[in-house]
Amino acid sequence: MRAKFVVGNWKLNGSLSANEALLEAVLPGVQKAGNRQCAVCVPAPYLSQVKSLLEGTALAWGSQDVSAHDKGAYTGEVSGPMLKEFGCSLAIVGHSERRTLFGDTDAVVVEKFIAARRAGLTPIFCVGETLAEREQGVTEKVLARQVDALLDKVGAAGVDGAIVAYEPVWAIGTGKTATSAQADEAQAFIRARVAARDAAVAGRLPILYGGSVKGSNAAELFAMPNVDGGLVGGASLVAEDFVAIWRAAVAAN
Ligand SMILES: O=C(CO)COP(=O)(O)O
Repeated sequence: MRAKFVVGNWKLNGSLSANEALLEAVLPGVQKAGNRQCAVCVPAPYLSQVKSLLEGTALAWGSQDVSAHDKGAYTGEVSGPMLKEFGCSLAIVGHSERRTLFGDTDAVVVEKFIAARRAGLTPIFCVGETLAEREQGVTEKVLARQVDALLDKVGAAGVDGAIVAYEPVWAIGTGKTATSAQADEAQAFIRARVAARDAAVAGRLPILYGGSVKGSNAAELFAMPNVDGGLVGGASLVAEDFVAIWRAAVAAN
């Protein structure tokens, strides 16, 4: 059975005191359960704090982005080897906020994916359509373009061991969750796209859903055959909500 992941994406939120209070409240609710994994992706300045609070616990941690470059004259960037030094196991790449607000193109996202793997991090490769694209009926075309950009560069073997997250942009931070059927349909499409290159890799690829995941809808989403967990924004900042989502992942299949 595929591993289920619940990954919190704190985005640009937190403070030393708020992080400590949040993690102290979350930790007792997160026990290891089979091959499921729970993690938080935090702003880079807090990695040192998070490492000291989470080392030896059941909660893993990661970054929200990674530079395509390992070192050099790239002001403001944070590299994979640096993230690794702070104990990160995961790195989100291609989040829609990076794509739309900071100009990360398909090609840049693929370079970041490759950099994450080079550093020994598990990339969480985000894809998803905007509301306009869904309304125009081009959701699958957009997903195919985003997924193929990666597969064309790294091949199916290159995504083996990575994680994909389907995050419809219209469901992020809006309170509008994709229905479990909409999520499953899109995620089945992504899996088929990978299966066209390598069915075995596609079969073991965790594909998470992101976009207004809450304690109240997680169980229904996670029951879908192609939804292998959640990438959680707002609800990851509220301990009881995040723990409820984790419990739903532990209870699923
Ligand atoms: O973007 C997301 C996670 O990466 C989803 O954010 P929300 O859960 O706040 O909708």
